[in-house]
Amino acid sequence: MNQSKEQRILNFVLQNAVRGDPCSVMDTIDKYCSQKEWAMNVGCEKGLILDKTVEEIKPSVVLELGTYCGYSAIRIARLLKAGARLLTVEFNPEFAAIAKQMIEFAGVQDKVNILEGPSEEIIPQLKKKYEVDTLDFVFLDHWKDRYSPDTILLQECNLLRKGSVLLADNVICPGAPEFLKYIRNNPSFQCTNYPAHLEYMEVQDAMEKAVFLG
Ligand SMILES: Nc1ncnc2c1ncn2CCCCCNC(=O)c1cc(-c2ccc(F)cc2)cc(O)c1O
Ligand SMILES: [Mg+2]
Repeated sequence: MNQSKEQRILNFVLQNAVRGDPCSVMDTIDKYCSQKEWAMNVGCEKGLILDKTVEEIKPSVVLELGTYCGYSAIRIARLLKAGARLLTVEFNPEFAAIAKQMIEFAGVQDKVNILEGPSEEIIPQLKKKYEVDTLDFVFLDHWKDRYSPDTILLQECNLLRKGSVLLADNVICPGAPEFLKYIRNNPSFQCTNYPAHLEYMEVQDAMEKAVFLG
């Protein structure tokens, strides 16, 4: 049976990137997805906004919702200090399997834990099953209509602390209007919008940063 697009992306990385070099893996994915087949990686333009946010926070515990092929997990993990860890949640088992191989090839597997399942099931397990106290940074990149219910769930599960930072991808394209309405009208969050382009396209997108004020 013929390969999936995600398998083709992984094969291109395995054949063209440098094992153990996260930047080489990111660049190779960006090259494939800008020249051969579009895919929903955060990409290099929005990736720089993600990098700057991670470098500013220097987080110890990071949650990513929506792993896909592992591009942003590698992007985040390469910047984490010794002992810091990234928990990344992926709903689709095929994507999770691709991401596992991509993350291992990049050499950041010791910092990353891929949790398979829907975010609404995993989030309530983070404290007891995954020994999380609170989250320093959350990258939202999964179903866009899950952004606001999952932000509420994170608060209900006491996973946010004063200063926890959320960064949401795609608030313009495909769009997360309900999330923007919720977070910008909520006095517990300080929001900043970062206009950018949709990955590999000349289409307007943006990321939204929201700092939890406690
Ligand atoms: N743990 C969990 N819980 C719930 N859902 C979960 C999940 N883990 C995964 N998913 C399931 C979501 C997987 C995909 C999410 N991302 C997207 O849907 C996405 C789409 C575009 C896009 C833009 C323009 C277009 F024309 C077409 C597509 C761009 C992006 O950067 C995107 O991140
Ligand atoms: Mg995205």
